[in-house]
Amino acid sequence: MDGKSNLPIKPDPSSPDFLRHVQAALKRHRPLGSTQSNSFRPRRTLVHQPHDSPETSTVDTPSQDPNAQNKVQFSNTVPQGANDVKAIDLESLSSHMSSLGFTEMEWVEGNQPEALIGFNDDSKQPKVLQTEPDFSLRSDGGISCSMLPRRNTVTRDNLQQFRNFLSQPATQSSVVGPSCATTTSVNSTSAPMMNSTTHLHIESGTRVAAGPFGEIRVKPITESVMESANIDTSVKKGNIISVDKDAAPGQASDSCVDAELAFKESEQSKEQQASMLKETSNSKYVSWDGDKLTERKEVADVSNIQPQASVSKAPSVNVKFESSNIEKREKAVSSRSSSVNKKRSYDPDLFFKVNGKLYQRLGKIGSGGSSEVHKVISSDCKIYALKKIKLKGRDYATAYGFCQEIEYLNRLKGKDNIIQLIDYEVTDKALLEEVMKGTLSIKDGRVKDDGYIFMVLEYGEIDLAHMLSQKWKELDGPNQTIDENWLRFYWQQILQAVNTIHEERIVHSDLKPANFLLVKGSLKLIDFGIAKAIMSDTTNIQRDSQVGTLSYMSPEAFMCNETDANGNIIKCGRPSDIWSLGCILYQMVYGRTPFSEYKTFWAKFKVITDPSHEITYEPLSNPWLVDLMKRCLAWDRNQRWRIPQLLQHPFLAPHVPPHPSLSQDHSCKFIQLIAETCTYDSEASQLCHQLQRLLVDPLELTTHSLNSQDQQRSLLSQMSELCIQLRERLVDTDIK
Ligand SMILES: Nc1ncnc2c1ncn2[C@@H]1O[C@H](COP(=O)(O)OP(=O)(O)OP(=O)(O)O)[C@@H](O)[C@H]1O
Repeated sequence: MDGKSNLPIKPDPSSPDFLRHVQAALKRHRPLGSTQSNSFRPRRTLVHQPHDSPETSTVDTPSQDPNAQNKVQFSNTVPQGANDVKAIDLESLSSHMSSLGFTEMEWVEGNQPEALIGFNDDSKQPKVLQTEPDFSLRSDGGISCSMLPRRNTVTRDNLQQFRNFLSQPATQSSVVGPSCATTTSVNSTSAPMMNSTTHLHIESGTRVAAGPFGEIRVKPITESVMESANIDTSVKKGNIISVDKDAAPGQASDSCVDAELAFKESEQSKEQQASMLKETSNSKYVSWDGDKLTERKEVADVSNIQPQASVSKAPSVNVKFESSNIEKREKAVSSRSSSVNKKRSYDPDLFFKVNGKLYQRLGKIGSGGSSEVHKVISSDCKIYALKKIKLKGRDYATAYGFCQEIEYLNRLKGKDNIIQLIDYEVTDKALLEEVMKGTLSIKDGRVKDDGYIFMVLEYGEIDLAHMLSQKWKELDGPNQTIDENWLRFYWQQILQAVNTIHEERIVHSDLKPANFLLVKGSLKLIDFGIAKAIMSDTTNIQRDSQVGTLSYMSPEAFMCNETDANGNIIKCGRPSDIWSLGCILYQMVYGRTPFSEYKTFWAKFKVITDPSHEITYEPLSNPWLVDLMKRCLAWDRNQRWRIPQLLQHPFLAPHVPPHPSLSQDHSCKFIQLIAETCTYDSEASQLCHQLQRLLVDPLELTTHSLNSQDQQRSLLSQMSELCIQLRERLVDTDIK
C-alpha cells in the first residue's frame, strides 16, 4: 500500500517540501530497530512492577516482549501501509522541535521523565516516579489534525480551548493554529471503527497532539497513524484502551494505556492513606522511603512515605472488558469533565493556569517527595517544567517551607547554574505574603482550601543521576572508571552551582545527583524545597525539620538541633552541603555512594554518625581524586574544605609550584607555609607572594638603596601593611 495514500488530508498542501521534511523527521525520531518493520514493537516499558499486583496494568496487544506480563507496554501493530504512514511525519517538525528546545537529548526521556523509573542510588531498586504515558513529541506518527474539522464529535469546548490557547484561528487544514508541537491530554472514550470518517471522542485523559503543522495527533493511543484504520479505542475501567484486533486488513490497530487515570486513582488512595496518617501522627516523626529521610512535626507527608504507591496501585487491566463497565466509565468521565468545564474556561486536565497564562500539559516528568513536575508548553510554544505542590492539609510551617523555594529561586534569578523560575502562583495568597515578608504568623492549623503552589521552571533534559547510570552502562568492565575529564567537567559545574547558592548564603540541604539537571549542556541546580537561608549573625543554620536524602546526608544533618558533647547545638551549614558533594563525587568515581553497603536506615544512621568510622577508598590512578573526596567527606565539619578551596584543588587546578628562588629561601618559610594553606584564595596568595618578594629581595621593589632610615621605614610599613591585609584576609575566609 502506498503510504502516501494513507494520508487523510495534508495539513499544509501549500508546502512543497512537506513530505520530504516529514520523512526525514521520522527517520531521525524513529526508535532503533523499528525502521524496517511494519510491526511496532513495544517501545516503552513504562513501569516496573516489583511484585504481582492485582492492579498491574498490561495491554493485551500482540507484544513480542517476553516480560510483557510485568510491564505496561505500548504495542502498536500496524498493518502494511501504516509504516508508510509512519514515515509521513515531518522533518520540519524536527527542526521545529529543535527551535522549541527539543534536542537529541529528548530521546533520553524514554528512560527518564516520561516513564521515569528511578533507582535508589544504593539499592538500585526500581523506584517508579511517575507513570503517565506521553511525549508525542517523538514523531512516530500520528493523526492529522486536519481530520478534526470533519469529526464532528470532537467537543467544541476542546477546540475552543486549542484556539484560545494558541490564539490562532482554526482553519480546515489547521485547527490549532501555528506550527508548534503540543500535546493535549484528553480521554478518548469510544471511537469504534475509526477510519477516515471516524468520529473521535476527545475527553479528558486521552492524548491529542497538535503537531508542528497544525495537525492533531492522538498519543499514545496511536503512535502509528490511524488513518484508514478501524480502531476500537475504548477507555476501560482501570485505564486501558482496547485494540480492535479484528480490524480489517489494511487497517491499523492500536492501543493506549491511560496511566494518567491510574495515577489519579493512586492519588486517591494516597489521600486515603494521608487521612489515616493524620489520625495517627500528630507528633513529630521520621519517615524513610528507602533513601529519603523526612522529619515532619505534624502532618505526614504522604508522598514521602509511599512514593511508589502510584504504580503498585495501578489497576490490573484486561483488554476485554465488559461493555457496561466501559459505559459507566465513559459517563463518569464525561460528566466530570463537563461539570469542570462549566466552572472554568479551560480543562484542568489539559492545562495548567499560572497567573492567567495557560500551559498545556505534555506529560508528567516526575514526582518528588512533595510535588509533581510536568512538562508543559506555553502558548508561545516554549517548553517548561511546571512544578505543582499540593498544600492542602499540610501544616503551615511545612507549606511555608515549600513556598520559600520561590523566594530562593527569585533570589537566584539570572544565575546561570541555577534552574530559572519563569513564573509562579501560590493559591494561598496569605501564605505567600508571609513568606515574602519573612514572617510566619499563621503558625497553627493546616492549609485548608485547595492550596497549590505552581512554579514554571526552565526545562531540564536529563538529571545527573540518569547521566551517571548511562555512563556506567557504557563502561566495559567492572574495574573501569569514568573518564577523568568527564568527571572534572561536571564536578566543576557542580561546585560552581553550589558555590552560587553558598555565596547567596543559602544551604541546599538536599544535594544529590537527581537535583542537578542538564540544560543545554550545563548542569543546573534544582529543588530548593528544603533549602535554608543562613542568618546574617551566624554561618550556620538551625532547622525546624530535617529533610534530606539519606545516602547524601551529612553526620550533622542527622543530629541537627541536638546538643553535642560540649552542650552546643549542632547546626547544619554549608559544610553539610560539602559532605553531600563528597557523596556525589564518590558516586561519580566508584559508581556507588560511600555507605551503600549499609542497607537499612538504622545501619546507615549508625555508620554515618560514627566519627570513628572510616570510609573506604579504593586506590585510583589519580591520587588527587581520593584526596579530593577526603576533603569533602571529613567527619568533622570544620575540617571539610569550602567550595573556593575545592575549586582550586589540584584535581581541578594542577598545582603550580612556587618560584624556586622564593621557596628555597628559609627566611620565607613562614610566608610560604601560609601561602600553601590559602591557595584557594587568590587574594591571600597574592599578598603572600608580595611579602615573599619583599623579604627575598627588597631592592627589587625600590630603585634606591636601603641605607636611609626613611627608606627602611617605608619598606617596613609596606611589609606591615601587607601583613595586616593578609591577616584580615585570613580572618575573612575563615568566617566564610
Ligand atoms: N526544571 C525541571 N526540568 C525537568 N525536570 C524537572 C525539573 N524540575 C524537576 N524535575 C524533575 O522532577 C523531579 C522532582 O522534582 P523536584 O526534585 O523539584 O521535586 P521534589 O518534590 O522537591 O522532589 P524531592 O524532594 O524528592 O527531590 C526531579 O527529580 C526531576 O527529575
